[in-house]
Amino acid sequence: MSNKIVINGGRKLSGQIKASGAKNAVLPILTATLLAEGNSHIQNVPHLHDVTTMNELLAHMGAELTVGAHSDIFINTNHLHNHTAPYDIVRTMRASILALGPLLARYGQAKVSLPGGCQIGARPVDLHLKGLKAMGADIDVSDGYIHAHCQRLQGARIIMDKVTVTGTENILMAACLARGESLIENAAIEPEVVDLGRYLIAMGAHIEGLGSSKIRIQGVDKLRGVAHHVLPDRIEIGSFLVAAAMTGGNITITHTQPDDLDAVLLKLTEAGAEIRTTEDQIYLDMHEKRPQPVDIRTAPHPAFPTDMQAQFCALNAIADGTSVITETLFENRFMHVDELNRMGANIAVEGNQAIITGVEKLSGAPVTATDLRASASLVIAGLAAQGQTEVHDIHYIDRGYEAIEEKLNQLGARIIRQ
Ligand SMILES: CC(=O)N[C@H]1[C@@H](OP(=O)(O)OP(=O)(O)OC[C@H]2O[C@@H](n3ccc(=O)[nH]c3=O)[C@H](O)[C@@H]2O)O[C@H](CO)[C@@H](O)[C@@H]1O
Ligand SMILES: C=C(OP(=O)(O)O)C(=O)O
Repeated sequence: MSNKIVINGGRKLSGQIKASGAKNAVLPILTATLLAEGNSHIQNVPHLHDVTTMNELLAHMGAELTVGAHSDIFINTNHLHNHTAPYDIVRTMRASILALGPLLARYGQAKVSLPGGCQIGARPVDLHLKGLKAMGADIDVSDGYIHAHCQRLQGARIIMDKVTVTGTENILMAACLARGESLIENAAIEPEVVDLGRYLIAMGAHIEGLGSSKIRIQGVDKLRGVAHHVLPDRIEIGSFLVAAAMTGGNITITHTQPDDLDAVLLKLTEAGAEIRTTEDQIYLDMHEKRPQPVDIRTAPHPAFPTDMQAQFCALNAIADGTSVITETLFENRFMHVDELNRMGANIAVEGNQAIITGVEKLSGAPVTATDLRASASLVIAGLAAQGQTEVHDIHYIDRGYEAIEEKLNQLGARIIRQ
């Protein structure tokens, strides 16, 4: 498979594209189908490598999947023959840990490989396990696997030590089929958690407080398969907006939920972009200006998302002045910096901060992607750079961006995969 993207940069992006469904919503929603009796129909499913991996994981357990013709999947999990998420699948996609809560809640047993560390940081799952133990699960970690058993889970009050997105999702899914009431405090309020919660409610779950840090769940005996339309991908949308801003361009993105991007849109405005929104569209015009530098501190929603940090490093790299980006969630999420510097950027990393002195222009260069958002930042930098950029190990980008070359070419970019 081709593993390199070649970009001829320096062209202003302009035009209209449609946002895809969100990776970080569709993955938990696919695991939530493990809770459902009958057929589930998931719509607005993006064509992503992670979705294929999740489908493989569900099929490995015995789920019956039919991929529809309109970005949709029909799933029936009534006849699982095993409850294992093997290492080979989990190591390529951490979201596989989301199978744990649903398997325990519906089948009383799960064997899920420990996700382990990945490039952006250690990413432990201790809080997932602590929450499930509080609900009565018997959990043993050995041979690299989480072995979990329970009779029926019991509702519990769980105060999360840290705000964790997939931790909240795992416990939320488990609590839906537990006996009695659960309360998750210091819960994550990311839009993707809310989308999962809405799906669970449609399935028959009793949940209050979605989108707040206190989620109350009354367990029910059964959940049924239903249809659900996955929410738009705010990180994909944000990435395209940054690309347009860096090239001085103007674009419209349709099928969005603009409110989910408040922190990102504010930073783009601070960088000098004109932003207009309607109920479901976002319009950005940079009026061919060079970006102003913007300081950023990543934090849980509604603050600035860590998944947009690398893209704003690229934007600040060509800004008219100096900026500081502080990464508070993941300890090793500046791997794009060395590669951006190969393109002429002037970025120094000190601890969890990147100090960025804007340069007038980046120049095309061969660079290597190290993770999903690092690869997005390099592609975006390549679009704004003078000359040709080759981004190697580009396969990471397919984890989270549907048809990225097609969408960028539609906006006037010159980008091909080789
Ligand atoms: C599939 C998915 O939705 N991935 C997103 C999810 O990842 P993910 O859910 O893995 O990230 P978390 O929200 O759990 O991580 C937040 C912080 O909590 C720590 N932590 C987390 C769990 C735990 O048991 N113990 C612990 O210490 C993590 O190391 C990190 O420092 O949220 C991240 C933060 O918005 C995003 O970057 C990822 O794109
Ligand atoms: C870190 C990310 O994803 P994951 O949690 O799936 O690795 C991301 O989407 O930027």
